[in-house]
Amino acid sequence: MAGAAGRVVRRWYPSVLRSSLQVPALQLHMSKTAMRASQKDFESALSQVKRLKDPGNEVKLKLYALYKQATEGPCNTPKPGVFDLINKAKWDAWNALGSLPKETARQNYVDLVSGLSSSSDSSSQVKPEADRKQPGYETLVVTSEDSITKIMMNRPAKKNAITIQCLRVHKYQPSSSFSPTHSDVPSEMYNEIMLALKAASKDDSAITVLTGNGDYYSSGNDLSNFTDIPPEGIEEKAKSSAILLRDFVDCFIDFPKPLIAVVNGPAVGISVTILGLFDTVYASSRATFHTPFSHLGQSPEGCSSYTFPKIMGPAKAAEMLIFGKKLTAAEACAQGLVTEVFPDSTFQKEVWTRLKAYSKLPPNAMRISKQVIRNREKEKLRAINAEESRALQERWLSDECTNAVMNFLTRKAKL
Ligand SMILES: CCCCCC/C=C/C(=O)SCCNC(=O)CCNC(=O)[C@H](O)C(C)(C)COP(=O)(O)OP(=O)(O)OC[C@H]1O[C@@H](n2cnc3c(N)ncnc32)[C@H](O)[C@@H]1OP(=O)(O)O
Repeated sequence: MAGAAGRVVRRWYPSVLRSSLQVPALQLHMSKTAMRASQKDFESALSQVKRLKDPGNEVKLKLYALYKQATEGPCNTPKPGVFDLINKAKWDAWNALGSLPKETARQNYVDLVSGLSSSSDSSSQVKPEADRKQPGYETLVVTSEDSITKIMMNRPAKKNAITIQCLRVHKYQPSSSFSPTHSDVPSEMYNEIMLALKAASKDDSAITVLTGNGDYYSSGNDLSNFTDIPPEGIEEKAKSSAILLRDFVDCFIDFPKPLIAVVNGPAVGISVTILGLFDTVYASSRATFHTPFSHLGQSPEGCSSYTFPKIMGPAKAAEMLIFGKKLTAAEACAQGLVTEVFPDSTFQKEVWTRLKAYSKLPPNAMRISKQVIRNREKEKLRAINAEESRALQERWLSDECTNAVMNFLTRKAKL
């Protein structure tokens, strides 16, 4: 360990600094499991740091201070004299960490190195997406890397509109152990998202992300879903769509790991309403949030009739859900629907740096925290989901809805 730290410093610091960085092996005071995980991350950060470009003196001092705090605890050496400038700067940085616990310092060190790695030359180490892509999905690109499973809606030419499974044989069964393979997966997006969530809930990733490919996050329900009427008639179509909708939203209610929406562009309809079931929502400054249900002769879904008033208050929720007011990313953030907005030019870089750091947190602790936050609402959310789905089943049979959809499909109307 001391050698690793020494090598880091040799690249950056003049010889006068080296001696003070030859530190003893880690002394950790945590449970065995946590200790193993954390020490491994820390050791990998120590070797990663050697490959970094010079990050500048300020960052080097931060790394030094966190390293000392993580390995020795609070600053315990006499303050260097005023003319010993370098050692005084180092002492000041370490001393400024006060009584920060060793394990927090270790985690901060790992986070800092992770942020530096991805913002320096990490692009050369990233495998092309095609190599990491999980097979079996036609409307999604699903990848797993860095303990993050990313589910990307992939119909950019159709603004990632979400299609229904209609003619295929296989259908998602909430209680089945069905998992996707190349040959038997249905191609439509509602089902594929459910399958991808189900697989992500069981894989070894720590967090799961939903995002969109192209300029849109998603334009919501694909309105051509309404044109595929089975021989049994339109009532049967409305009924099976309501069941599909309820199953789809239940998957989000029940998802056991931290679920993050990376909203890369405008979001419409159901892609907005389910955001209330996510744990974190990051938005590009270009994103907008639009729920034009009345315009479409429809009513809210995705548990938004409950989550939106809770998140933003009934008055703001009514403006969105009844009157279809479109929010900018900044407005959605101010109203609590969005966690944080990033400038579009740096959106991907900033968000993924943040998520990579979060994905290194202990996964079981994150799961339990989510359970504690969400579990007591689950039954209520399921009941609300069922009620919203029933209301929509009727709406889909109304003239108001039929006319609105026909107007879009015959190019007479657009949002
Ligand atoms: C199991 C069923 C559950 C249902 C749950 C209930 C869900 C409700 C909702 O989600 S309501 C929201 C429905 N969405 C919309 O009403 C959006 C409709 N689309 C638009 O108004 C516009 O396309 C736009 C504003 C999103 C983008 O406009 P623009 O930038 O001018 O692009 P284009 O219109 O040219 O779009 C390109 C291409 O994509 C097709 N497309 C876009 N969105 C949808 C959609 N939601 N459904 C079907 N197709 C869509 C559009 O037709 C164009 O296709 P083309 O190139 O002409 O083939």
